[in-house]
Amino acid sequence: MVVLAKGELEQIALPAVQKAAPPLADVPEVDLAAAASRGAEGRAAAARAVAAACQEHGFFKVTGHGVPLDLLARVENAAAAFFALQQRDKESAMSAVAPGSPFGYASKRIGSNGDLGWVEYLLLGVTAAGASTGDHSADEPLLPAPADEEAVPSAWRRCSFRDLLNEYTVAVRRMTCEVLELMAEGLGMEETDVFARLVLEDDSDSMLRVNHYPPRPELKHLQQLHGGGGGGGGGRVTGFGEHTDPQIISVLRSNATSGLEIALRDGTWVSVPPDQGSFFVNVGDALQVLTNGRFRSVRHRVMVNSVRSRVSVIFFGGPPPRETLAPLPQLVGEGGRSRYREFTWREYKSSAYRTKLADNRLCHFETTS
Ligand SMILES: O=C(O)CCC(=O)C(=O)O
Ligand SMILES: [Fe+2]
Repeated sequence: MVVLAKGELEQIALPAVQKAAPPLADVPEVDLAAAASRGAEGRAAAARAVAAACQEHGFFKVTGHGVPLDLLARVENAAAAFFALQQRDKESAMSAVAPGSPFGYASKRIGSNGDLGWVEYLLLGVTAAGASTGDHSADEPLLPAPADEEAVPSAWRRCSFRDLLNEYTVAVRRMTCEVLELMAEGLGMEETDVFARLVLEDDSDSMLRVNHYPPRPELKHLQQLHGGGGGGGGGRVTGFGEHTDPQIISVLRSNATSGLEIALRDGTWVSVPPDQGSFFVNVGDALQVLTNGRFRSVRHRVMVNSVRSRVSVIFFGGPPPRETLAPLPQLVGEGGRSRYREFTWREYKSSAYRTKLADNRLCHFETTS
């Protein structure tokens, strides 16, 4: 359960003027299996479609991805079982995480600068071996059994969430790299692994986030706060406030509950119809830089507008901290303008650490002339 203290609910509710859900998005789709089965021409067409989607929206859907559907269902069930545990068990399951670490279990606090959402989540670092809190050796259980065995649902007792998330991460990272190769091909890059290799390094800064958005809270108080009209039936509550993802790429899978919304180029919001058999891909800030702004990192948010819980799992593919990022010369072109100065991923992260969720983090790295 996400529990809100007095005053916090007001921070996650949108004003009554924004109470209507936006129209449905027409999300571009890329079928990886079809691309693979149709020879060089099929692959080139898929690469063009990926690049077009990244330029226009920074967002698209992947079907024919090859990640077994039963693995997706098992991860979803295990996540639901974890979030159904008692609060103290969820917290103690991650108690080995070092204080101040961004990893582990958290409820409603997103980042360390006061952002709140109607969400609870697990954030795990991804090493070459799979998903971990970054504080355990590979042999130690990532999520030890809660102290009170009686309180643990049987589904949770039977499976090892850690092993499952590792299996999931390995499969999704593989598919992510296929997508990154298509992106490079779509941009006409000779080195088609120019993006994928950054995510495959031993010290790549990748992460896995498992989000749980319980059904929205009672909105009686908000009706008064925002001048009425919202009410218990129609008000909108933020699960995850608007932002762009910092890394190169994010690959998201959710259950069948809606909530994800993306901003189009003109700033209007559209709602993404959920599809539990597919993955959604976001272009991240780092890829916007590498492509000199040809691909755009998509602004997105999650609204808790359903009576059902939403569970999502997101793989964030990031470069190693030491990696220097700058627009690729082939994409700047001779005599062209580089829109971003060179910086390391470590530098970007420490700058981003001081920002609020909705801030534009890339403006600090833009060139002026
Ligand atoms: O949970 C979702 O559907 C999206 C969450 C998100 O944007 C994030 O974790 O960065
Ligand atoms: Fe995100």
